[in-house]
Parts: sequence; structure tokens; C-alpha cells
Amino acid sequence: MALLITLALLGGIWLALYIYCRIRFGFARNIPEVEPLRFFFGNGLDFAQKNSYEIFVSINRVFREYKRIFKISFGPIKVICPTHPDLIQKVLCNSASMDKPYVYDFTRMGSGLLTAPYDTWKVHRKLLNPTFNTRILNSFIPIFNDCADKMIESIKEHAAPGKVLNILEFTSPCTLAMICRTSLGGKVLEREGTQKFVEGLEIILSNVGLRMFNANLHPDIVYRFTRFYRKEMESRKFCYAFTDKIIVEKQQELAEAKAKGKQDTNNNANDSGNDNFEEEEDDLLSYKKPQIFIDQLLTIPLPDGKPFSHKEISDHIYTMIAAGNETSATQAAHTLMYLAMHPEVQEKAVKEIKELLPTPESTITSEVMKNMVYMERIIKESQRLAPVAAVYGRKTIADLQLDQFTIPKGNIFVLNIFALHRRKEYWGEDADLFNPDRFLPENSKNRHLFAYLPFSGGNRGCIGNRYAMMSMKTIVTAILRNFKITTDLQYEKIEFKFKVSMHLSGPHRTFVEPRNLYG
Ligand code: HEM
Repeated sequence: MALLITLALLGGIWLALYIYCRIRFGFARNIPEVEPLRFFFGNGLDFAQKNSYEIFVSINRVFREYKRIFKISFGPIKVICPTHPDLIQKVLCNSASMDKPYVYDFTRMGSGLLTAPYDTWKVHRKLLNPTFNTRILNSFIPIFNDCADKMIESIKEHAAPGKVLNILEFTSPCTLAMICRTSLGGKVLEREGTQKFVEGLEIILSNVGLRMFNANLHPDIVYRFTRFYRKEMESRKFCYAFTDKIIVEKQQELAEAKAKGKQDTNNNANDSGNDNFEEEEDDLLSYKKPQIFIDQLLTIPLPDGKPFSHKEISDHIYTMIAAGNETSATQAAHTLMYLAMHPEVQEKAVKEIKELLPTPESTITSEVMKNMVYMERIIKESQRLAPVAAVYGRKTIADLQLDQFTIPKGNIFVLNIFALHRRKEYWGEDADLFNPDRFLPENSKNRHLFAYLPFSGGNRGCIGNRYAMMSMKTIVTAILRNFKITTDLQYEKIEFKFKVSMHLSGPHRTFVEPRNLYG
């Protein structure tokens, strides 16, 4: 009897849920649906219980099939997937779809730009846009060069004839140093506890990624009872203590500087720790010292005149580290891998490097950075074929019209950039081939602007896109200047998988051999 009552109850709940979802997602009834659709689970089972490589393959298969828009059903919940650049443009540019789906909350970076709810984001983004202006970015170039030099030293220490290096293991510490030094100050990675801080960041990011791509771990009530949660929280505790100390010290420095009546806090009030570089007095496009992000966060007033709160500052710092580190390191490693597979492109890049940096003493300046046009095309092509931010999402906060469908408030869009970047309609029959000259101005001019979105697009696109391009140019240039790189990976057999960003299934197997560029 008890069993019958339980079954009847469960059946009733299921029926109520089913009816609710039929009404709630009625707007999507005529949007094409991924087949096969399984009873109760929809397409969910096709994505659940799979490893990250299989999920990658499944997602790309369905995104290639539909030319404009389709829907995926996770149980009774429908997720909308626009595939045509016209519709993607509408999603990315309309304020009705400027919010982020719940999975972004797994990062716990509250008011950081990546995850902030629309109303907060709008205010903060406007205030933070100037912190990525050309002058400020140029002020980071000496830091980028210094970090790349240290990376080269490390590669030299580990390299040996015939030895395989995973080049990502070298680009990763380099971008982390870049992002930490430009956001927290030059001495941040010399502090006590640095090693644990770096390991903690890695654990946090990897667990967030694991949770995002594993629907079983989405409900808080499930995740909280896993070992991943415990490890993540331990790491967060340590990392926040590490950065909280820096924030408080910076606040104190600023208060002291103010008390002493120093007004020019941006340039002088505190020791950025990066001040051992030669001043570029005559370079009008550069500040004398790197304009460290935290110094700016402390001095920018909100519209009500108050400063950012401690929590907001922390969220913004972690957002920059999370959004800027792994992405740039992995994309630089993908670029190096493509160069290792295409020796003729590598030699052409080296020729450009030699022209722009004609002596062993030449260093990258803002002028050199601007003139690295071939290097830029190479990086862009690597971002097309292997975009690290391969899939991202949006949520509607008001109705949005896509073709004949009105998508109401509260619905989720998933955009698959990997699939978009390989569509033959926009990239030609050779879309799967590596060819940096696709990005020559004459070859790009008729291309749909929203067919290429490695940094997303619209107002909520990547704030660090130019920063990333500069840091990746510096890294790839430093490596090619010092080494000839090859690989035993085969282009046709490269496989990708999702972590937080899109990774190779295996290591970036690279052989390096000293290059005598100036001999
Ligand atoms: C190759 C490197 C990078 C790639 C491919 C990349 C890509 C992206 C993409 C696709 C988005 C939009 C994500 C979404 O809508 O869900 C984004 C947002 C963002 N990125 Fe990047 N990014 C890179 C490097 C950086 C760097 C170096 C920084 C900071 C220094 C940065 C900071 C941010 C921030 C703060 C956002 C959120 C922007 C907002 O919502 O207003 N990114 N990035």
C-alpha cells in the first residue's frame, strides 16, 4: 500500500512538472530538436555519463547539423542554440540577452564582470573599460617581456635533444605571472605562500570546469557532498586569505599616501613592485610605470561616489586571473603546436621577428607589438581552429525575437564557437586547414563579423582581448626567437576536450632545438 502511495505521489509530481514545463517551454515547441529524444531525459543522457572528450564530440556533432537554430532538452528543460551568425549577433548584442546562465555562478565570483548580473555588470564594465586602454596595456609590455624571458630560462633548463616538452607547462606559469603582476603588483609571486596560492588557483579552476561540464554536479545539494567541493573550499580559503592581505595592504598604502597629501595615486601612491623597468619618457602611448589593476580598482569611484567594496575588488581580481590566465596560456600553446606542425609558417614568422627585432638586444615595444602583423594572423588562425573559449552562454532578462521565435525572459542560450569557426559557408571548403592568410584584410572583408568570435562579441565581449593578444605575441615570439619547435602530433588527429577552456586531449608534445637567429 505504502509503495502504491509513493508511486502515485511520484507520478503526480512528475505529471505536474511535465505540465509546467510544457507551458513554460511552449515557446520552443517549433524550434528544431536534437534527435534522438529519450523519454523523461530528453537529450540529457547523450551528454551525461560521458568524459569531456565525448561531450566535446557530441556537442559539435549537433551544432554542425543545424544551420540556424535548434534546441537541446535536458529532461524537461530546453536550452536554445543559435548557430547562424545573424542570430548569434542578435544574442550577443541585445541587452535582453546580456545576462549569464547559472553555471557561471559556480565560479563564485559574484560581481566580477564575467558572472555579474546585468545591472551590476553594466555599471562596473563602464568603469573598468578604461583600465584596458592602449596606454595602460602598453605600460604592461616590460612585464610581459620579463615574464617571457623567465619562461625561456625555464625551457632552457628543461630542454634536451629528443626530449618531449609539454609546452603548456611553460606558457602556463608565464601567463599566470603576467596576470598576477599586472593585476596585483610585481612582487605578488615572491610572497610567502605563493606556491600554495598557485596550486589553489589551479584546483579552484579545475573543479569549476569539472562541475560546469558534469550536469550531475550542478545541484548545490549534490556538489556539497563531494570531495571536489571540500578541496575547492579549502583552496578558496587559502587563496582568499592570500589576496585579502594584499588588498588590505594596498588600501593602507593608499590611505597613507592620501594622508600625506599625494594626489597622483595612479602613478605614485604605492609601490607596484614593477618599478624596476626603464622609464619610457618619450613614449606618449605609455605610462612611466605599469598601471596595476588593483591600484585602479582602489581609486575608481562608483556612481554613488563610494569605492568598490573589498568583496567587489576581490571578485574583479579573481575574475581577471580566472578569465585571463588559463585562456591565454592554452591559446599560446595551441598556436605553438600549429606552428610546430607547419614549419613553413614558422619560418615566415621567424623572418618577421628578425625584421622587427634585428639584434639580440632588441626588445618588444609598443611599436614592435603593433607591427607584428603576421604573428597576429597566426594567433587569430589558431583561435579560429582551436578557440579556448569554445562554448559560452547567455540568459534572457526580457523577450528576445530570433527568427519567428520569441524567447521569453529566463531562458538559456548556448553558443558553440568551435563549430561556428569551422562552418564551410563562412570559411570555405578548406575550413579545417591552418592558413593564417585567411586573416589578410582582403580575405576578411566580406566575412560575416559574427562568424569569428574567439573573444565573444557585443558589449559583453572579452575586456582583455588586446591584453591577451599582446601577451600571446610576446610568448610565441620569445619561444620562436630562441627555439625551433617541432612535434610528433599529427594535425589530422588532434583531439580536443573541455576543461574550463578547450584543451587538447593529451599534452602539447613539443621538441625544442636552439635557434641561432642572429648567427
Ligand atoms: C586567449 C585569451 C582569451 C580568450 C580566448 C578570452 C575569451 C573570452 C570570452 C569568449 C569571453 C566571453 C565569455 C562569456 O560571455 O561567457 C571573455 C570574457 C572576459 N574576459 Fe577574456 N579571454 C581571454 C583573455 C582574457 C584576459 C587576458 C583577460 C584579463 C586580463 C580577460 C578578461 C575577461 C573578462 C573580465 C571577461 C568578462 C567580460 C564581461 O562580461 O564584461 N580575458 N573572454
